[in-house]
Amino acid sequence: MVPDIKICGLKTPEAVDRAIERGATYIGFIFFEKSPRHIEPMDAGALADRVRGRVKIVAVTVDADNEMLEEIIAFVKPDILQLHGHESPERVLNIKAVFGLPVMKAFSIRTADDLRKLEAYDGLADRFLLDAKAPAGSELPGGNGVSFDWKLLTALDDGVDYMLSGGLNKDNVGQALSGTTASGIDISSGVESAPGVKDLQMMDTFFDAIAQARSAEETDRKE
Ligand SMILES: O=C(O)c1ccccc1N[C@@H]1O[C@H](COP(=O)(O)O)[C@@H](O)[C@H]1O
Repeated sequence: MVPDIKICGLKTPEAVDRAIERGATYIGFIFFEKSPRHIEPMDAGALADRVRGRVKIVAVTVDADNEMLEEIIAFVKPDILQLHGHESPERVLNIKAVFGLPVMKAFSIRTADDLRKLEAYDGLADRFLLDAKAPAGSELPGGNGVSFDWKLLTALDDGVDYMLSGGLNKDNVGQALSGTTASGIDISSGVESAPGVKDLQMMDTFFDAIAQARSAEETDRKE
């Protein structure tokens, strides 16, 4: 299966274009003021309008209220909402009912117990996103460039569909693709030269690493 590739935290037309040219199937905009990747809904809407229909557009929010979601949705018209906070199963249901958009619920993973939290959202969230728990002192629930122990994922039931994020980069994406059952991968700080600054060369190198991993997988399959 070819996994989805999401490049998150985009803020410029150049970075959006390069992500799509190189094969991103999802792009994410961050609406969280404490993040160096925060973008105003109107600016994200302009970027989204340039590429709408060519890629799935994800609005990333953290415990946003309905007023904020309304504003983001009005400007950006996202294909999917990524809920990266402590949204309860009831809140996920409520957001889906009010806004009629698919929801990707993010979970912070450090231990096997953290994976049990997914159960309460089964059948409610349209997709799961598994990210590492934020390091102590970080104000960001995501975008910290840290990974969790992917070996924990072997405890997940076979049918659980998830996108993998947290600390992905050119050096570990091959292992993420071959060593997990993730149906998608999601990267933000691993293609940045400074917090919030996407680096086109690093994006190229990341996509090259994916291509290399896929070609190695294809060779293995034929042998
Ligand atoms: O990137 C952020 O600043 C951010 C802020 C608030 C919520 C989520 C955020 N990013 C998400 O974090 C992961 C991966 O980040 P990284 O590759 O480890 O830097 C990704 O899902 C982003 O959507």
